Amino acid sequence: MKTFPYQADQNSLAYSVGITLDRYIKLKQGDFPFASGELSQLLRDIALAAKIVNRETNRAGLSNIGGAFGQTNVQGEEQQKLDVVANIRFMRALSKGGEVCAIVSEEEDAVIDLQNKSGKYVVAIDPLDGSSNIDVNISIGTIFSIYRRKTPIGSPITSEDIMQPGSQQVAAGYVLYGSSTMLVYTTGCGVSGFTYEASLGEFFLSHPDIKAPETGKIYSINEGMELEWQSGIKAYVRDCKVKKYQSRYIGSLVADFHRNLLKGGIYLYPATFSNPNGKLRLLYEANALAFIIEQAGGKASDGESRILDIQPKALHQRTPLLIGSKVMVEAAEQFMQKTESEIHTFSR
Ligand SMILES: O=P(O)(O)OC[C@H]1O[C@](O)(COP(=O)(O)O)[C@@H](O)[C@@H]1O
Ligand SMILES: [Mg+2]
Ligand SMILES: [Mg+2]
Repeated sequence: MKTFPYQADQNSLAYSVGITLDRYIKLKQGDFPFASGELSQLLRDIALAAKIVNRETNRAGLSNIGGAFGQTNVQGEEQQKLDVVANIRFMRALSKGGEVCAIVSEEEDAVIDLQNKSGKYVVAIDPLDGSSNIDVNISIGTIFSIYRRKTPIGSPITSEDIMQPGSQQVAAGYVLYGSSTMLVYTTGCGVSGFTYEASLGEFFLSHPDIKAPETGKIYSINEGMELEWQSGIKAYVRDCKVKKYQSRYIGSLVADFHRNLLKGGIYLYPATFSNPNGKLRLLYEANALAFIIEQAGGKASDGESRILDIQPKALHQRTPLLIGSKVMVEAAEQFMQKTESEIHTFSR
């Protein structure tokens, strides 16, 4: 009697393309002997909200949720209606799910304390990433970081629970609403990607155990800011051009990151004279992607320090970000550490 190949080995089942996200989460829970299922449930809650936001993004042009919301967020940025819709959808899923005690969101000035006496986890989230691309049908995303609270369950939330360095993340991921919708995440045991099959309402494993190529030929940076870059960044980008690397910049962090994760490349959003700390936010943009890229064998820094080692001091603090293939990020760091005169000698 022939047996179906996959039955043979439970462990390989987890990596067989086509397995559903729910089943994969259940199987991977086995990797954590003390797991009690709360984190698994939280990941499922996030996936559910992602399906709803996916539906909203797909029909943004048809419904009246395109365009500006008419308010600015704590960053002083004009909120898009979809920023607000996505924020509400994730807030609802995270609070109803019951596993979360506090949320940090790009769209909320302060920490959302869910007053949940049994909630073990803190979530930092960028509900809608790439807002400038919403109305022009270009890929956008969601970014999330998950931490275990530090103070005893049921006690008041303190800054100790919120201001944790990225190295304390227990899970992180992003959703990419693009030509296909994908969810990519890590719990510290590698990175896997799932593609959404809307007709079945399921995410299926499509990219098991993603590894970032050691190096690549793609660099992603907003060249419109060149006049504001420090000389090390100018020299690095010039070196990329000398080496005939491809310039690719979508303007949605999740989409630029995802491409470079799969193909090899570097994304840079450096400090500029007008934004001395760069533009991207440490708690709900940089930390999550840094955890993923390191789990995939790549690197993330602010040009000097490892992103995951940065101790947060403010909810919406920004950080310069160099992220992607290890060899390329190290090369960019070396250019940033070169002195003006060294750069002058180099670029002659
Ligand atoms: O327009 P710029 O300055 O190049 O900035 C683009 C960057 O800003 C962002 O849109 C910031 O994220 P939000 O859209 O979540 O605010 C990133 O996705 C993107 O990489
Ligand atoms: Mg963002
Ligand atoms: Mg955003």
